[in-house]
Amino acid sequence: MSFNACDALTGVTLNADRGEVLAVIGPNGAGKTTLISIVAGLLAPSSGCTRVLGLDATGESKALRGRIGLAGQDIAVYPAHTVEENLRFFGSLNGLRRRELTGAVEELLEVLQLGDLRKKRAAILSGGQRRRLHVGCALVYRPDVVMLDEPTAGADPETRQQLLRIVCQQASRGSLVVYTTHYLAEVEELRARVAVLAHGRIVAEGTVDRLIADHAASELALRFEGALPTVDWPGARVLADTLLLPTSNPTTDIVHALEAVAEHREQLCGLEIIRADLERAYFNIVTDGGCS
Ligand SMILES: Nc1ncnc2c1ncn2[C@@H]1O[C@H](COP(=O)(O)OP(=O)(O)OP(=O)(O)O)[C@@H](O)[C@H]1O
Repeated sequence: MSFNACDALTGVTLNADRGEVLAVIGPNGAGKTTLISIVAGLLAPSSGCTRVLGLDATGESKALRGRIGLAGQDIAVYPAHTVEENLRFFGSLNGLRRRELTGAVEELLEVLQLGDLRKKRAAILSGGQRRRLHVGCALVYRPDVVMLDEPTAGADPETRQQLLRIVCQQASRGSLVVYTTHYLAEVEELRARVAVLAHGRIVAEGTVDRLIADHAASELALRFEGALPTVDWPGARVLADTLLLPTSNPTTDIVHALEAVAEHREQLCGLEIIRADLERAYFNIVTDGGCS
């Protein structure tokens, strides 16, 4: 995908199935929103094709209407309409009628904890409340594919938990959820399959566990008072007053680490296991281009 001869996405191939959460992560400008916009049929790729539910996302976008729910990065609700009117509008626009529409709206008002605000105009909602409504408008017609571009940006911890619960619920009902975020703890919590984008390319893909196993090591952090000992330990590094020792088996290696610094035991004032996590793997992936 090119904008004014600059490539925003190059050679991206991604497959995802209904019932799963695919988290697309990557630095600012990596191409996440561009990718989502192409899948949603809002942008036509300069070359290649995108098939969604067996249909061409660009050429057959009309047939896909109502089957794809998109909550983009910018909040798009009608400020002069109430919370309930917004949900009803997006539901009916995408084919829901009467009982089905009422059922879907009531369910979302409850799940999104917007019930008490149903008669309030969207204009007077707080930022987090408005974001919940924005996500609700993409879900109300129960689409098969749900795309959420940074749905938790600016949300408080409670709102974030609600939104994560909804994402899991959508996937368990059989929708494919494509989710972008800069909060990697959310991706771990969702146990999502992950695609890491950098400079418009997929540089890593897999489950959270796979990415951590392939791209991050746990470390033993040994903090000293005074001079740090020199140890014979592959990949050992120093950070201020702390010696960091990579390990694939922290509980066993603690014993070896203590043996390695035995002569400096008196100066040892702290020992901590820093577990490998997605954030660590992510940094390694985006700084070395995905090579483990
Ligand atoms: N309409 C456009 N015209 C020109 N360039 C664009 C346009 N939309 C996006 N780009 C460029 O494409 C690249 C990818 O942008 P995109 O918004 O997809 O990134 P992103 O990964 O979603 O970033 P962020 O995390 O900051 O939201 C950027 O370099 C951006 O400047």
